[in-house]
Amino acid sequence: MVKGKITKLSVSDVRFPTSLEQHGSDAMHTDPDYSVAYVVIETEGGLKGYGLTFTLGKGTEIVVCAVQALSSLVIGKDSEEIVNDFRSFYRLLTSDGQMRWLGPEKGVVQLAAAAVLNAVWDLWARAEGKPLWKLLVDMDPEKLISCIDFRYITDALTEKEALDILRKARDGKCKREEHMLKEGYPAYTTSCAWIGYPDEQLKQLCSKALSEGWTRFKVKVGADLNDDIRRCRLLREMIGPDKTLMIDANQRWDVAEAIEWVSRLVEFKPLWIEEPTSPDDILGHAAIAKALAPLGIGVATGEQCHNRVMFKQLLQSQALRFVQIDSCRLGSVNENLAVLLMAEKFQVPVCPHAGGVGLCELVQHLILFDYIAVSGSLENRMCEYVDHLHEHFTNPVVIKNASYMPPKNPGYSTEMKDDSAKRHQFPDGEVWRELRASRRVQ
Ligand SMILES: C[C@H](O)[C@@H](O)CC(=O)C(=O)O
Ligand SMILES: [Mg+2]
Repeated sequence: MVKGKITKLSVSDVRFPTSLEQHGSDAMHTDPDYSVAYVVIETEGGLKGYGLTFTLGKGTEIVVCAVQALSSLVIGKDSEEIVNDFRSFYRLLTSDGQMRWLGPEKGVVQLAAAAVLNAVWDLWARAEGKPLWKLLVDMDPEKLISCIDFRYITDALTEKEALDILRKARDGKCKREEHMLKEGYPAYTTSCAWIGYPDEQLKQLCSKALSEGWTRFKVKVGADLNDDIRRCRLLREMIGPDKTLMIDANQRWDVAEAIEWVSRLVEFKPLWIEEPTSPDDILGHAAIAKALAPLGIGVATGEQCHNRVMFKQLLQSQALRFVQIDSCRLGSVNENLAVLLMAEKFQVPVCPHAGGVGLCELVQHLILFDYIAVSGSLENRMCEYVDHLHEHFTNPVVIKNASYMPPKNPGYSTEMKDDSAKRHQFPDGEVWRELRASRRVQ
């Protein structure tokens, strides 16, 4: 059982110089330095919880500041009381009468809330001696529901409907858990085709991925149509007609432009176009979804969908065919639970976003829970995987046969190696000092 007051909260700015090699690059984020605002909380009994939210380098210090601003709402709180009424604690962090003016429930404050809440979930799972996915799977439906803030979504999903979904999914749960422990959760890879990778690198990474058994691939598009045609052709030829290809534009286009551009890529049979336009444009996504449906291409979005209300509207307006939850963009597990349940109600498959540092580690827990205890289905479902920076975590993801193997250690897989966090601290960690000294960064 988790118990004791939270006595400490520390937060640091940890950055990895991924832009030097164009890892993670896309049409809009051409030089990301995968980074985190990294939170450590501690109870009076000495138990620690680790949390993070993902950023792209510059501005991480602002998220750190927002976490510091939230810390007075956390320090001194009793951890048992928090998890006994997690909904209220979620509200406290996201609806503070003064802080909410900075959001509400969006942007930097929501990222900060996610980092803090992720640390609390990690603490809870550690205290129970279970990996987070198992903590969720074993939890009573009533208790799970008590973690969710239903404000603003009851027109789409009531508490009663959510409870019914969870109760119904009890059937076959044990079998599905066994299945996951044996086979893992199916994944796709984005690591072969970041937009800044030259064709040679793309080819080499794709043939390595094929030899490792990957069958689903995502390519970055949206900067230049001729490049997209060339890169999609290259990948499709390498993977053959039967393997799955997805494309991701990271919000590059206007609505009409998206429809026109994607129509030019139809011969490569992409399963989905991801983030074709502004993440806030719900009706725009709906228009694109409608126009592309006859071509067999679905719309996927979510990595910058900042809260459950946006997901609700995307679902209500049939604007997406794949829900891409993000463990650090939404308000932690609490808000992700709401979205998983809404997706189930609307019968839209969840295919989580994981392109970033730490995102694979976290989101695997949520998708395992989704399969075992909510959707019970693997149809049209897969979780993103990127092959970067796992070595900095104490419990890195384990991939076998292109599937995520369920984590076994207690917690949310959020803890970074001390040495990694220290060396990559921005701006004074050793890695950054050396990069500045050698003039590789300014
Ligand atoms: C900047 C990130 O790497 C982004 O491109 C990730 C992404 O869109 C994805 O993984 O999908
Ligand atoms: Mg994406």
